[in-house]
Amino acid sequence: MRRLLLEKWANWRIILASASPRRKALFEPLGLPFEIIPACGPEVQRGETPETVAMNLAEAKTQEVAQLVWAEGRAPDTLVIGADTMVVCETDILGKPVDAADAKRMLARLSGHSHRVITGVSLIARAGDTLYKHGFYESTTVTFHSMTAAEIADYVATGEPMDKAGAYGIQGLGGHFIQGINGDYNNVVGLPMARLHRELMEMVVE
Ligand SMILES: Cc1cn([C@H]2C[C@H](O)[C@@H](COP(=O)(O)OP(=O)(O)OP(=O)(O)O)O2)c(=O)[nH]c1=O
Repeated sequence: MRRLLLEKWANWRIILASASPRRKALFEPLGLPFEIIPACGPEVQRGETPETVAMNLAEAKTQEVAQLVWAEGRAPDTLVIGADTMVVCETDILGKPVDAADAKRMLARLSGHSHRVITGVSLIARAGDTLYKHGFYESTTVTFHSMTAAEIADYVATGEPMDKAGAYGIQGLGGHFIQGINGDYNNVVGLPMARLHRELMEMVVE
């Protein structure tokens, strides 16, 4: 299965438009050689629903990096992959906390309830003068145990929540508060690998 993917993308330069160490670690097992060029533009939320907001944010990242790469001049066939992960509690979008108080507020909202984690993914490929764009999202439902204020404060003091959407990391200590999940675990960590693998196999680029 991995060999098929390697054959399909063998002659492409592949760029992961992400500064997230989690996304790098999730992408590596695919076996495709890739570079990292993070997008650094501001994250501006646009869209009618959380799903479209996540996909638009992901596309803004791939567009930024794709333009940078193509401005270098005659580039080989290039695929740029970007993603954005957000926590959606009822209808509110929770991004990364701005400070410890914000992290505590977010965790108090998640405590004892279910929420969705949505990762939007954007793929932009360019071969010669032809551009291919594809976007999708994956949603996973996560249910938290009830947490006391002291537990929340203790967790926030570890620093783990500060660079993560919804102020927790399922892959770290945050996982100890989770009662159950429904959907793709990797999607919560930042990249829905099962779906991405299939989309990369199916993407028409010729
Ligand atoms: C919910 C959750 C999020 N996260 C992380 C994944 C993302 O890195 C981060 C959400 O922020 P994003 O804005 O999606 O990504 P990023 O800024 O970290 O990286 P980049 O834009 O350069 O790709 O939260 C976890 O690591 N574990 C979790 O359980």
